[in-house]
Amino acid sequence: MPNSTPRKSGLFIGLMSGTSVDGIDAALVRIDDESIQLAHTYTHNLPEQLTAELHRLSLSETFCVDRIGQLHRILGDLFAEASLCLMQQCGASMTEVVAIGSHGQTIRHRPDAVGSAPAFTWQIGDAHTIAQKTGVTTVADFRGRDLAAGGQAAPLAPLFHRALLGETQSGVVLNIGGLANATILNKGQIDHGFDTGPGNTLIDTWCREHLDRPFDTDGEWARTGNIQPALLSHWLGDAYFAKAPPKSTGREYFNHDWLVANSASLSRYQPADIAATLTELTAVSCAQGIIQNASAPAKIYVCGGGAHNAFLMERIQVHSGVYQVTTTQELGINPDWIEAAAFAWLAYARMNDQRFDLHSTTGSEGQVPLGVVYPA
Ligand SMILES: Nc1ncnc2c1ncn2[C@@H]1O[C@H](COP(=O)(O)OP(=O)(O)OP(=O)(O)O)[C@@H](O)[C@H]1O
Ligand SMILES: CC(=O)N[C@H]1[C@@H]2OC[C@@H](O2)[C@@H](O)[C@@H]1O[C@H](C)C(=O)O
Repeated sequence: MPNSTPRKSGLFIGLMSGTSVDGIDAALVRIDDESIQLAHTYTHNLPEQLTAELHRLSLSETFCVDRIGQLHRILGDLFAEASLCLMQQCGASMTEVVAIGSHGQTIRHRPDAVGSAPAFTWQIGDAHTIAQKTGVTTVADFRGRDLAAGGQAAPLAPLFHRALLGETQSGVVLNIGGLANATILNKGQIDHGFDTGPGNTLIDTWCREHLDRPFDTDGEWARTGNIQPALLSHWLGDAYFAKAPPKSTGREYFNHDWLVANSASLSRYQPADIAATLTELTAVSCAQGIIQNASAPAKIYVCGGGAHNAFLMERIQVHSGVYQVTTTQELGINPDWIEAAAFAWLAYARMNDQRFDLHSTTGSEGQVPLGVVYPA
């Protein structure tokens, strides 16, 4: 007998707070089996102190369990507020929204077991609180099951990138957030989806330290510097770049300590030269990661905050040769909203009991359901 249960489609909210911890992105997305349309967007600012604390939390070896518990609840409240503000702004009621997909805030990502210590990944932001405060069914904890099935638990957005490009198309989607990840699509199949390495995080760290600014606006500072070839090749010698996919990483690896530990003496260089060389590191590692893993040249659709860095985009094009570099705007979705929209779409998939084969992305085995449902 054919399954007559109607698919759950309509309005979904995606919530994303990424590794840059620059605010909660909330996207209202209309989704059905034929189309994905971004209906409304809203960014909920995080108090500066909280951003600083979350940055520290994601790096610190020791942190008070009580405080992690409190931050879990504080973020749950903020994610709920972000959803409520979004709904209020566009006049959507809680009964119209099918579900919220909340990624949470990653505070640690250790996707590889070390000896007898198991792999783990940890996102906080209490989904019970989100469901309770919004009255909307919430899907969260998207990564845990993939890890349990032997996968890296990241990246997950490649599934959404495939849905965006369509069943038959080829192309590469390159997300440049704090970290960067690439999805290589070959006639509708995901050939590979993996983290290429640092996106903006090292550039941001350097900017905060030397300009007291959160990022290098449009790459203007880096453009004034000179790329230092010896330093660049030293950085590119890191084993992560040579590793074959599946692979994923985080700010617990590519951070200020990495920069210092991997550079004989940064004080030998002008700060602007380091900014230029860090931008080049992101550009080269993204381009090489793609070229080494793609079976044929294709268009590269960039998304994430890095798409605003004009200097970085130029350098990616230089290193990508015949691959034409553009943004996901060409696919009809603003590059700033791809990740939040991805979690709306993953909530849609979960609400319709979809499972995924993520073998070519995270390396997990079997058909994996992504996300846990917290009923309204
Ligand atoms: N105009 C701009 N010029 C240069 N860089 C920019 C600009 N706007 C945003 N960015 C960069 O984009 C970053 C934010 O990107 P995004 O919001 O995609 O990151 P994220 O979602 O936190 O990261 P991730 O994808 O790793 O989880 C900022 O920290 C900054 O480095
Ligand atoms: C563990 C974690 O939060 N990883 C993020 C991070 O930010 C970019 C990159 O590293 C990617 O692997 C992932 O996010 C996106 C949304 C993903 O899973 O596809």
